[in-house]
Amino acid sequence: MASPAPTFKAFNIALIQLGGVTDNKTDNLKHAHEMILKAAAGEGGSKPNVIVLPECFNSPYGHVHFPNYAETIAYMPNEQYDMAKSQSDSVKMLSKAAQEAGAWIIGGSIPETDDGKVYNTCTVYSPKGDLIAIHRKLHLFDIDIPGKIKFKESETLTGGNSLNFFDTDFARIGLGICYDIRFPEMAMIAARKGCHALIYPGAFNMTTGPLHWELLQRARAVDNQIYFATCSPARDMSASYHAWGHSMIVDPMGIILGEATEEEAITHAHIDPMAWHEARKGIPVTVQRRFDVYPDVSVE
Ligand SMILES: NC(=O)CCC(=O)C(=O)O
Repeated sequence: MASPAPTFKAFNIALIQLGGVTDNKTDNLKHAHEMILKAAAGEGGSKPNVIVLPECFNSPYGHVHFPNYAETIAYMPNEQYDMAKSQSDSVKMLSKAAQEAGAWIIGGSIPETDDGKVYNTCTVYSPKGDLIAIHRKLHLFDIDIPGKIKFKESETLTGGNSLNFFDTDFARIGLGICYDIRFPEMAMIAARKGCHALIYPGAFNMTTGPLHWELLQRARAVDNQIYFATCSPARDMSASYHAWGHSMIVDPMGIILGEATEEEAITHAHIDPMAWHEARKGIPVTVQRRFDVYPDVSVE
């Protein structure tokens, strides 16, 4: 059983659609750090409580790159993470940036190595800089649409094996990464465990992006009457993978509160608990489910 969720209070979010990711990790971390501080200063919006980075923000996106860029994080759930002993440059940068920003950071994702395996991992930091949660992408992006796109993360990556959320003093936030959005059970379980918002760093492509990126987010938001946000890299036509961009935040009625184009941008939005309460009061599906006919997939 999940512990009771915190009371949902208003908060501000900033999605950093990061551009200029190169094959130089040091440069990528420096640029991400600068952009976090820009977002934290409220550039283009309000000062955020939560700052989000894209999937694979410290390395080019591609299965051949993941093992070369992978870092050891050594996070143990339910144990205090010792930042002084961290071997991960990305984790150390994000921890420092969270303290400087005075905000929660959902650190997109980075390739992580553990026990000879490589994962696509999202790390989360409190405003004090503590690493308080991770999510390893559960569903690997293995697709083959002839003539359009073929991608096989499982060539080098292993899928995670847990569903993950974390509590702040204003909301319970669930985590996923990109392709995870296609598996509605994951979002459904998170929502029924009390998540008010789901945040998925992601990098859809030029074939499925125009068709499914917005559709899936709005569907997950409306199905579960929650806020749903994604954060993509900016599109770089000189890279081997062309990200769709369009980082987005959707409210529980499916209304898009903010959306980037394909360029580098910081998208701000205000998350209002009233919209969450009103959606659930007006369309009371959360109390109309027929668990006498079909099972509640969120029950452990
Ligand atoms: N990085 C990803 O998981 C991409 C997922 C994607 O593009 C899709 O269509 O799904």
